Amino acid sequence: MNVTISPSSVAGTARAPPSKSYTHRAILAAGYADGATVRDALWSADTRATARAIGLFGGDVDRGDDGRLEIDGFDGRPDVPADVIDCANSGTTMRLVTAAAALADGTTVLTGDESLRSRPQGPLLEALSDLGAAADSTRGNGQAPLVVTGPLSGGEVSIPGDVSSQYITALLMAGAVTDEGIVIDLETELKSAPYVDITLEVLDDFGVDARHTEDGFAVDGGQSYAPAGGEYAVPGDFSSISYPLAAGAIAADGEGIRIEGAHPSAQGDTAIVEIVERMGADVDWDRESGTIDVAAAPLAGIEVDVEDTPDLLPTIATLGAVADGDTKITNAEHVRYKETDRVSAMAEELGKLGVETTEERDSLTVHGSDSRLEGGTVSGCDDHRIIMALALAGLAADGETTIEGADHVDVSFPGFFDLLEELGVALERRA
Ligand SMILES: O=C(O)C1=C[C@@H](OP(=O)(O)O)[C@@H](O)[C@H](O)C1
Ligand SMILES: C=C(OP(=O)(O)O)C(=O)O
Repeated sequence: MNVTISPSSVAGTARAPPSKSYTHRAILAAGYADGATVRDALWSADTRATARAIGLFGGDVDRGDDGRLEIDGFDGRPDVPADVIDCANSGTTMRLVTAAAALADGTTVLTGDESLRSRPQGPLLEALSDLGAAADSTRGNGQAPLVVTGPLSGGEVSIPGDVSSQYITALLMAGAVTDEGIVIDLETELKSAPYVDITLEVLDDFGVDARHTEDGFAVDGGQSYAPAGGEYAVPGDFSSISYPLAAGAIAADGEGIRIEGAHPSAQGDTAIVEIVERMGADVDWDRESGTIDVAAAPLAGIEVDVEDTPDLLPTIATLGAVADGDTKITNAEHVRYKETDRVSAMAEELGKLGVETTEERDSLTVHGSDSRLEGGTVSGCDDHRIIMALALAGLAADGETTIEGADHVDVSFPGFFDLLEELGVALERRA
């Protein structure tokens, strides 16, 4: 699908979609448990991939009309899957499910789409091998397809922290049901650290104890997963909230827009509220009611460190394109290991719209003042966040912006274009 956006102003109310990160963890935690009900879950291409894995491990995920997931767990160690696990486009699924598969007494094969088959899995494979399983890349390049043979016994392992925090999440979640537990020593500084905090929070909510240590993290073995009251509720997603929030900052009419479902949680991406405010937008976040009101204002470039918040880079780059002055996004090397290399992708696609950027290995500077945001045709790069960020640019461009391959929003925000239309954006979809 191609989507053409006409320059538009926005008004009205947007409901935040449920958090993708919490949903993945809650589905898997319910799988490790005897089962659970997960309320307000995100049902997107990525979370469906995790749900499919639960089915192949001997559990079941049933989605009711009200969006609740009724999950039968595999209760501890998973069965050996009767088929290959297809993680589609989802890095979180591949990392978390690979460690779960290593608990099974047999062999599991995992694969994914072309993008996922190019992302780094080597450090996780090495860690699982050090902890008693056999874990390999079929091509010997540290990328999927992966072949994992358990069972994983546990122990102490060291792993880099600057490639993906999902390795840590994967080991902590699986470690709780090993015999020995897992002690993780970080070889390099942890990036995307708030995602491990989300994991610790979900583990705690499922009655599992895991902790920070001086050198990293640790989880004791022999634990059981069980959420209090058998139910778990997923909070709103602040990476997804970044798009309507930025849309409001860029293009809200006089009244501004309101975002609902924005309660505080462990998500590092709540930083987007302060970033948009620092750029000059008029933002009011009522944490109690979970509402954010945003009104547009002339934006000014700022410096933003995305060490903790890699998924915000595309949104911030677009904000920088409409702002006056330079927006420098630093500490961004790990943003290159996502569905696509998002540092290069944003530089290249914004460039097609007349935006000047300077790219370095770990930073992207967007020269707002030197840019004249024009309409044009851009590639969505088969990456949900690039597509949504480019759609924001289309609101303020001088002319129509066509985004090719826009279907991928289904990965994290299936109703994204419907929401833009509800907010008053003039857009056209073509098959
Ligand atoms: O654990 C998670 O839910 C995620 C962790 C982050 O990845 P990295 O830890 O690989 O940076 C983030 O980019 C991704 O969208 C979701
Ligand atoms: C990088 C992302 O997710 P994942 O790593 O799960 O593919 C994302 O949602 O931006």
